[in-house]
Amino acid sequence: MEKVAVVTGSAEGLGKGIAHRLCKDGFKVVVHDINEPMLNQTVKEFKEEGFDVHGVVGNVAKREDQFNVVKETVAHFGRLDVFINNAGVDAITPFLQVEEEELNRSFQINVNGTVFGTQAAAEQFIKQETKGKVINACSIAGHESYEMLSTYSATKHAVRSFTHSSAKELAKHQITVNAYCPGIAKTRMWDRIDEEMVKHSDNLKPGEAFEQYSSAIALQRYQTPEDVANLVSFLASDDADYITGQTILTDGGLVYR
Ligand SMILES: NC(=O)c1ccc[n+]([C@@H]2O[C@H](COP(=O)([O-])OP(=O)(O)OC[C@H]3O[C@@H](n4cnc5c(N)ncnc54)[C@H](O)[C@@H]3O)[C@@H](O)[C@H]2O)c1
Repeated sequence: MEKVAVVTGSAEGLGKGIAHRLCKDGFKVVVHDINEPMLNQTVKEFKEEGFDVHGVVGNVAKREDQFNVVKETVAHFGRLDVFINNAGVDAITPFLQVEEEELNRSFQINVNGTVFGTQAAAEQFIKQETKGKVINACSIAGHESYEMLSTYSATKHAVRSFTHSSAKELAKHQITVNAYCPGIAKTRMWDRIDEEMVKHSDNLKPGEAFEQYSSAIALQRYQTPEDVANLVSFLASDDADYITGQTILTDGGLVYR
């Protein structure tokens, strides 16, 4: 039987890479995003490659949208096996200038979204009476706290904590919860981080913040969506059945835990 996965925020970036890899692994995949035109484009591309995918628009910050993506997945593919809480947003601001709006938006998407997604997926796994896997997007910023990224780092620390506690509570249902913690991947998220860091710096030129961060990577290259997808593919597979509550770094040698 083919397994079914949902990847939130998968119209582009790391989520798209993860969704593509899971399709290649033989999953039926629900591609999900808040950006409808980009979502439609990605679904079209994947279908042209012959993959069995279905697009669902949604905002992870809304609890009803997260339950809806699970409902639509089951209506379309008949079941759910893996739910990937990938969607997330960055925030780059000097600490003294962090405002309520940034805190609320970042926590609503990165943290509340992960909680609601996990609840919706777990409810379905329990109803199905099957094992299930929840896989969260954490970050090196869930292990270290970075300058200019205080809000973002706080949200990813919260994701790490929810990964631990939900894993403990859901284990009795044979539901595992793990997280992938990427380092410096060249997606549109890092384009924005670089732009904002340069804006707030006296001596950085465009591209230099990204270069500075990347130059610390032991393996001497920045990360690709494929690097991240390699780990997620494993975490989504039966080979990871005995792993739960882990937040695994995939960063080329940057943060050591
Ligand atoms: N790029 C990196 O270096 C890096 C490093 C560590 C962790 N991460 C994490 O990986 C995940 C993916 O990052 P990325 O670099 O691909 O980001 P990205 O900005 O390139 O892509 C994010 C995708 O999520 C979608 N999205 C945003 N808000 C949403 C919402 N409220 N509901 C549904 N979809 C939404 C966007 O439309 C976009 O398609 C994020 O959780 C991010 O924090 C990224």
